[in-house]
Amino acid sequence: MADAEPAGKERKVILRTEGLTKHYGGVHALQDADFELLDGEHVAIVGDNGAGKSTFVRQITGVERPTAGRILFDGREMDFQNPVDAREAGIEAVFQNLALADDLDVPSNIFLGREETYFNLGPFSFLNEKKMFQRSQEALEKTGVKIPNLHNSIANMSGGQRQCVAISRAASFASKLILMDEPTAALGVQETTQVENIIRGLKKRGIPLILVSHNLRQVFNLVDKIWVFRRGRIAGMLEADKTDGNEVVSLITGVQSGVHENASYI
Ligand SMILES: Nc1ncnc2c1ncn2[C@@H]1O[C@H](COP(=O)(O)OP(=O)(O)OP(=O)(O)O)[C@@H](O)[C@H]1O
Repeated sequence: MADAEPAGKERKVILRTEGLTKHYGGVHALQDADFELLDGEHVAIVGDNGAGKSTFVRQITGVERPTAGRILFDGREMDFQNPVDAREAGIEAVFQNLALADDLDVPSNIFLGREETYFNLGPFSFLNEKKMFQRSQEALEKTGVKIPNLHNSIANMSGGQRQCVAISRAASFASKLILMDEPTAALGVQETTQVENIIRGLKKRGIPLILVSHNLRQVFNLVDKIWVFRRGRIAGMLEADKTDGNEVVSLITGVQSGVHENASYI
């Protein structure tokens, strides 16, 4: 389970969705999702293939626009037109298919789309490469990531290193929320551990996280709450320290293997 919160600290709701719905033609990928995340909280979203987990993440991060429902973030209703809008609100995302530019080095990838410039002159802008290099080093240090040569192009890095760069980028810009959709699915054991350590660091820094994962061991190790999606709907929410794998699997499959006192069925 995630580290305990400081006692007596009242936490606000940072993200709430009400009736969030996404249809692709006749496919009801997400239906009436009422979800809530407290500030500083780390939660997982689990569910079978096609349960609607990634669809949910895409609506929150502005990759797509919902068919219906409301997204309330940091006290305001949001209508993200694209991921840039979500980023500007302080929301960053890490996906399994990384949006990294293979032919660029680490600083260029970390600052992709948000390059630091000395000054702009008409159509010309002058990049402040020294500042970008320094800030990239700081971002990687903050997440405990060691990349031997930041000037190497991303194409020459391992899957784990690439994922760490993507997470460092998200962690250094996310002021209010990070979403990660299967961040370790393609990684080996050591690389997975590194990513999990970065997630623990985010918890210590108080940055809330929504983690989509099929790996229940990882989920139980990292998060406070587990939200279960089933066939496009939220099937329930369980507190990680008051439940077990059997209960979670029952909710995922919809097959009740007993009475579960700890689940809040929705
Ligand atoms: N762009 C799309 N067009 C049509 N249908 C889609 C689209 N994206 C997702 N779907 C459908 O919506 C449903 C939910 O998909 P989603 O990818 O959100 O599930 P998931 O829980 O993330 O699954 P997985 O664990 O396999 O990634 C599935 O039936 C999927 O086929």
